[in-house]
Parts: sequence; C-alpha cells; structure tokens
Amino acid sequence: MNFSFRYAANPADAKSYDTQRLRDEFLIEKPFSENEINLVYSMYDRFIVGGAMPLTEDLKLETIPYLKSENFLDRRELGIVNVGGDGEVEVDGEIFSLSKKEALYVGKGIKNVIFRSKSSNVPALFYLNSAPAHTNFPTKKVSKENAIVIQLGDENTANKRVLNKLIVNEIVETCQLQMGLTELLPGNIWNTIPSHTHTRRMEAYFYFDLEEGQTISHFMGEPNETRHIFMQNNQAVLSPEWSIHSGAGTSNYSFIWGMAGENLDYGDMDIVATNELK
Ligand SMILES: O=C(O)C(=O)C[C@H](O)C(=O)CO
Ligand SMILES: [Zn+2]
Repeated sequence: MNFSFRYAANPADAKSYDTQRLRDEFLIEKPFSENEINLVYSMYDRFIVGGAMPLTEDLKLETIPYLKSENFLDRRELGIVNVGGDGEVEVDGEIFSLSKKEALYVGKGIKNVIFRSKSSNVPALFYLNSAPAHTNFPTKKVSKENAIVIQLGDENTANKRVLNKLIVNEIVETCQLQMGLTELLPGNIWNTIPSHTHTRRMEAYFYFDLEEGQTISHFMGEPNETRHIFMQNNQAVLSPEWSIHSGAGTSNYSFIWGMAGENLDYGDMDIVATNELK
C-alpha cells in the first residue's frame, strides 16, 4: 500500500501557483502501478483517490495511518470502477466480477476487500474513490445495463458525449459518494462544457482510454481565474469545491467523475456561461 496526503488549497493562494505547484497540489500522476495499491488522502471532503493494479498477486485493501481505524472501511464507503481487463473484487468473502467500465459500491463496515485480475496478460485496473460514511449500505454492483445514461453535447461544438451515472442515489444507496463515467465520441474533445462549480461538493476526474501520444488539457480554477494542467492517460486530478473542472483533449477519451460533500444531488451545479470564463 502506497499512500500520500494532500492539503486543501485556498483559491486566493492557488492563483499564484506555478505549473509545478499546480501539478503537485492537484494532479495524481500515477494511480496505477503493478501489484500495488496507491492512495491519495485529500482534505477535500476527506476524499480518497487511488488505484489497485493486481497483476500476479491478489491485493488487499489495508487501512492507512490517516484513518486511525482497524479496517479501511470502518468509517468509510468505497466506489470502484474497473478500467482494465476482467477482474474480481472479493468483499468479505463474496466475489463480484467486474469487467471494464463496471462499478462496485462497497459500504461502511466491510472488513476485507481483495482485488484480483482474471489474467495477468490484461490486468484489471480498479480506480478507487472513498469518502467518510455515517452508516452501512449494502454492497452493489452496477454495470452498463443498470446505469442511467444521458446523451450530452453536440458534434458542432466537439463535445458530444455519453454520461453514465453509476454510483448515484437513484441506483445505489450511498452516504455521500457519487461516481460515473463519461465517454467522448470520436472527433469530440471537450468535456463538461458549459463548465460548472458546486461549492457543496468536491470532485475528482480520472482520464482514461486516451490514445497513445495524445494529451488532455484539464481546466481548473475559479471561473474568472482559470489554470490548466496537461494530463496523460490514466491520471487523476482533484477539483476543489471552488473550481471548474473541464478538459479538452487532442483526441477523444473517457473519464470517471467522483464526488462527495454536502449533498447527493447530481444536478446541483452552478453553471458558468462559456463566454464568461476568464
Ligand atoms: O461530461 C460531463 O459534463 C460530466 O461528466 C460532468 C460531471 O459529471 C460533473 O462534473 C458532475 O458534477
Ligand atoms: Zn462537477
């Protein structure tokens, strides 16, 4: 288990960050490494972002010192989306198979979570989001068939995309976690336009299925004080509650969004008119 800690940033300070500081504070460069679990514990709603890549070994989700708890999920809930080959997650002895783009919600109180790949030729890549939880809700798998699917954007503005709500309260009972997966159609590059903030919730984006050699410019910051972070395939970025979170790729891609905070209302967003961004 590898783990690190991120403090939350004040937007008045973030204005003065240079490229390296922006990357140090917000970018999660390598969520996946072979036979390891990597976790970043952030002070944005105590949200944890990470990845588990079991290759030749099963990986057990152990507690980390920041939690001061015996088991990782003693006071937390967990959302998992597989972005790699077929895999399995064992939850207190019960096995859930997860293929690419399938999700699993694991509730508070579960003691043992074990990740495994079905084949080491194409390892599973389990992207992880976790938030504090006040009660136990049942573990539930969500596949494409159960997802709430929304068509967004337009070819003419290069932002035609399919948004799949996976771990949201219409489908799964959660304390504060919400997760989903948005797929940009070929030839479309802009995500989350018009941009928005939601002071009630933080968010993290994880970009994947980006073609080799391409890149994504992720836009963040207050709507009138934006910055960008160039990101590569399989990287995540923290979005503070005061920040927009949008991106433009040099080709299409998919991304996982995950949130926690004050409410479970997906639609609670403060939209920013595109021509008012600065
Ligand atoms: O494509 C989009 O637009 C999104 O996926 C937006 C995210 O779901 C989001 O930012 C939710 O707050
Ligand atoms: Zn958002």
